Amino acid sequence: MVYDVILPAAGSGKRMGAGKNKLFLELKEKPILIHTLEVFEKDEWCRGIYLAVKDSEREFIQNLLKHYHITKVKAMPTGGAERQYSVQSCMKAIGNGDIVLVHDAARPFILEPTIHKLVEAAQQKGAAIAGVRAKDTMKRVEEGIIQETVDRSTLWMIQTPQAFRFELLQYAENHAEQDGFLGTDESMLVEREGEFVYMVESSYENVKITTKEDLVFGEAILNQRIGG
Ligand SMILES: Nc1ccn([C@@H]2O[C@H](COP(=O)(O)OP(=O)(O)OP(=O)(O)O)[C@@H](O)[C@H]2O)c(=O)n1
Ligand SMILES: C[C@](O)(CO)[C@H](O)COP(=O)(O)O
Repeated sequence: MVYDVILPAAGSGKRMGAGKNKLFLELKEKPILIHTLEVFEKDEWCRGIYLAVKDSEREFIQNLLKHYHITKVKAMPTGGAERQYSVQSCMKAIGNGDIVLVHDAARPFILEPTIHKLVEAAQQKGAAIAGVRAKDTMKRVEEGIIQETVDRSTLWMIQTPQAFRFELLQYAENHAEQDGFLGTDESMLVEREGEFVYMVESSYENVKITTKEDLVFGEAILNQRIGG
């Protein structure tokens, strides 16, 4: 099996509040971005990596790639003001293909078996995304007041990777662009076309490094995986 992966890396890291792109922060003395890239560099199914970057960070990232011997990056298009636009600029850079994965550069702990399950599911069914079952009691709240307790048994917390047949995602993105529709993930764009998107159960370790607490969690995951 073969796939191309899009890694949106052009965010600002506002919620991290580090004063720079959070992907350059280090876990175990290695930038978060490199931890993520290494997963795909090592995966034999991965043909090419497409990294959406800010123009002002391109040179710095190029130097990181050289330093850490990352060889599979095929293009680094300029990201957009929203994550969805960053992904779109990578789709344009790929042009055409079979299976494409979208994965937040800020999720460095994704495991290869999950990636492979997603690729196989997308190949067979068109679209598949990673997620985990909701663990807490879930309530819908408006203006600080509980409206209802939602049945947790059908709720999943959605992550990336999200895997698609290339043409399906391309069509859904173009249509969303025409309609001015902005989603928080790619699945939303495909869902609104009436297509089935399948769930692949992932791991609670596949966190998106978003706030300072996630760095502590991230170090703990790495300590457990590689010792330290
Ligand atoms: N315009 C954007 C926004 C986000 N991203 C990327 O999308 C992923 C998930 O986004 P998020 O965690 O929200 O990252 P930031 O936008 O950096 O964080 P914040 O929302 O706190 O500013 C990250 O790898 C981020 O770099 C991107 O490529 N382009
Ligand atoms: C795509 C995503 O990682 C799924 O959880 C998430 O939606 C990214 O969203 P954010 O709003 O940028 O944190």
